Amino acid sequence: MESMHGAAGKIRLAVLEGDGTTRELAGSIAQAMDHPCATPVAYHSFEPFYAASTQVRPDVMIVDLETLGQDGHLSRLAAAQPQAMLMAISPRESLSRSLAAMEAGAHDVISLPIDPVAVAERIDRFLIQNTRLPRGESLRRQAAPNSGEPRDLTTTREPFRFESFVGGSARMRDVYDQIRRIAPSSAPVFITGESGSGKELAAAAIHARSPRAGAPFIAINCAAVPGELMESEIFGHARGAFAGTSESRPGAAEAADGGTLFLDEIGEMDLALQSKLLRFVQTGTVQRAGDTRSRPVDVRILCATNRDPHAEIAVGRFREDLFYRLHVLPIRLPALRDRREDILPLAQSFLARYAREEGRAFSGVAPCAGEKLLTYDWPGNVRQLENAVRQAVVLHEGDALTAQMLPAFLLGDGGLSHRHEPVRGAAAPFGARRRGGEIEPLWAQEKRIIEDALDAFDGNIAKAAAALEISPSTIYRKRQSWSDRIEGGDGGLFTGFAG
Ligand SMILES: Nc1ncnc2c1ncn2[C@@H]1O[C@H](COP(=O)(O)OP(=O)(O)OP(=O)(O)O)[C@@H](O)[C@H]1O
Repeated sequence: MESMHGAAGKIRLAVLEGDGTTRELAGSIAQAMDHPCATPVAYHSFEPFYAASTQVRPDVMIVDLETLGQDGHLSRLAAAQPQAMLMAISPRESLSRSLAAMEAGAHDVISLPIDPVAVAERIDRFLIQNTRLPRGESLRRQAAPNSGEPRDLTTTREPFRFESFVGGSARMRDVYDQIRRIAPSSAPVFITGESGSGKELAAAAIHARSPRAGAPFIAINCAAVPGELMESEIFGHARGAFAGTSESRPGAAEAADGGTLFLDEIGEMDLALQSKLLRFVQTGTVQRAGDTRSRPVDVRILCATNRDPHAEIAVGRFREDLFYRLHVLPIRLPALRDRREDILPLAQSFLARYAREEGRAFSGVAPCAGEKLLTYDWPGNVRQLENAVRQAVVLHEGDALTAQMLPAFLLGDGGLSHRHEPVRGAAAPFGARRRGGEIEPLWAQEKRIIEDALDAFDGNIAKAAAALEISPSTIYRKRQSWSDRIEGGDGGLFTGFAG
């Protein structure tokens, strides 16, 4: 493996500056980076930059597309310096230009004006997230599992990564390509996919790759907060708008000004609030609850749902006019069972992460465990896989993750019969369980099922409700009724639950 680091392990940065960029750009970026940088080299024309790069073998190249001139120069640079992260500077935000630069080999495209701190953050993130291998070698290693090479499941192989995603299946590479393409635009993005398939990661990746990366990314889960509070969460409220509000407060839309607002579980938003959101999307202004003043904000809206939006429109739960305003750039996250080649790289990466966090020695997945993971259907997708690996790491010790360490739901009949299992995660089977010879009452069975679902989603009510195909308010109501039943109804809401 070729080292990407220069002398004394410092990052070598080479910049081809342009008219719109300042002379001090290279130095400012180097200073703002977390990774230690050698003194950067900066040029103002292509040929000397190209010649110097051949000598220096930079780790990061930032090139101004105008100064670069001919189209072929970018691909020439990419081919000559496969070890380097290649970032292109475009004079203005342009989707087609960004696409062309990516196709020529750029890893990232930024537009003027340049914020050296934001650029430094993107380089640091890239250096952390990428395999640090030369491009050609990285691709060869990714291809290896399908190329006839014997699979050694217990060996840690560097997985393919894109932003926070792990997994190099063809279906996910299509998703990464779509993210790269749509990130530079300001148009709304509508992300669909089953629960746990990575919709929020996709939203974060779009923001991180967009020209808004230096501004806030605000995520709101539309199912997590009761309807009447959601308006104030998103749009804020004026002083005295509700009982007990002594201060005026901005909402998420204002907090995201200049950046990105991610509305997760948009299908859960009530119709009155959908009208207000439509007005916001149409006018680009927000009106805090109880306020008469409209305030202009510049946010890019991303939203996600695990429901079928067309079915929601058909039954009148989702406004069609709002849908078409938001559904400008669609992305669909594939279910994990439709990209099984990602299962082991994901499991390896979760194993490494949780072994580190828990101080365990695990270094790989044994073939017996790999077999179980590969043949299960993963109705809860990557989240369920993550939880299964995490549970095994917390409860066991060893060098390799073996089948015996896996949660019980994986050890049954190979798992393929678990297709459409309604509860995600290590849920207990359904059925009228006996307790001391008696049939368990319905409320207690319901409680167990809902608690299993909450466990599987780390206490997240919205996600557990989506998996159970009930509304979050049903869970709130049921919990109230159990606490009334168990504690004689002291009025204390939701005790003993996270989220
Ligand atoms: N490809 C991936 N690589 C690494 N981690 C992933 C990947 N996909 C999902 N995850 C992880 O799985 C969990 C669920 O992902 P995420 O929250 O993005 O899913 P989601 O589709 O938004 O789920 P929901 O619809 O329930 O909100 C998170 O912990 C996330 O980090």
